Amino acid sequence: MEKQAQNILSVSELAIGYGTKKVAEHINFSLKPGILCGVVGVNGIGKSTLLRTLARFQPMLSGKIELKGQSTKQIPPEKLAKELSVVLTESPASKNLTVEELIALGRQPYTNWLGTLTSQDKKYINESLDAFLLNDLRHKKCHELSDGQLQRVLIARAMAQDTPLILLDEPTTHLDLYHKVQILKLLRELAHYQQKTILFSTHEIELAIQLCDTMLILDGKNHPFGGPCQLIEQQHFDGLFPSEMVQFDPQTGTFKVNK
Ligand SMILES: Nc1ncnc2c1ncn2[C@@H]1O[C@H](COP(=O)(O)OP(=O)(O)OP(=O)(O)O)[C@@H](O)[C@H]1O
Repeated sequence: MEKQAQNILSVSELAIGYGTKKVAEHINFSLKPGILCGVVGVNGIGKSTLLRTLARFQPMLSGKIELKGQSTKQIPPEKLAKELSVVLTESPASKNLTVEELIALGRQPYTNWLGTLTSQDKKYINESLDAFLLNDLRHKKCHELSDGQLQRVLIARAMAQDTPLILLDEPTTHLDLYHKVQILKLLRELAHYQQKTILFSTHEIELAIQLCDTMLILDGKNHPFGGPCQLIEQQHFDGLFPSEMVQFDPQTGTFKVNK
């Protein structure tokens, strides 16, 4: 019998928010290796708050978050940096670095206090430059890059960090359709070919339906989770937006504007 892969991330009865302000509760899902998962939901529903909570940038209000079966509360920061990498919307303060230098920062959890790169570190950096089509840009300063190029660099840094779990907050914002698809396909390849577990928030619901293995819909109530086809069949996209404005077409997996 085939052995079931261990969950990389398990979230149960999670409540997120700020102090006494609860943003969302009863969030439940789990992710295995090699899975690309999109988190969708309307503006202000709590997508960034969820990612920040999972990354331990802010405390959870209640519930449980486990990485490979261990509560994240118990994982020391230096170990956490080898388990999860994070790409947030803020542009890096380190834009004065070259592409190669920024990606090398991904190796920080593994280097000594002098930051000396071993041949193993250099191998990861070169593989990340290759995978994200950045070889021609490796000596450019990050402030010279377009939004799409910079986004590729930030994801390449996460890849160089070589963690089983990668969290990204809106990795396709400000990109044109071609570059949105490019980024999502690169993430999908990273998940499928390198068995990374990747969780990202997005407003690109239609692209996420086409490219994700699983999706989490933050809807302010039950937060359905599952494969895109399953979520379509269960009509979970239908009530995402007010129906007098837009309607979901389950045949095509797209939203139609009511004129
Ligand atoms: N630092 C903060 N302190 C208090 N409330 C906050 C803070 N940051 C966000 N919020 C509130 O938490 C709620 C969820 O915000 P969040 O940014 O997580 O939503 P989102 O789904 O990522 O939104 P968007 O799609 O617009 O990026 C909102 O009501 C927001 O105003």
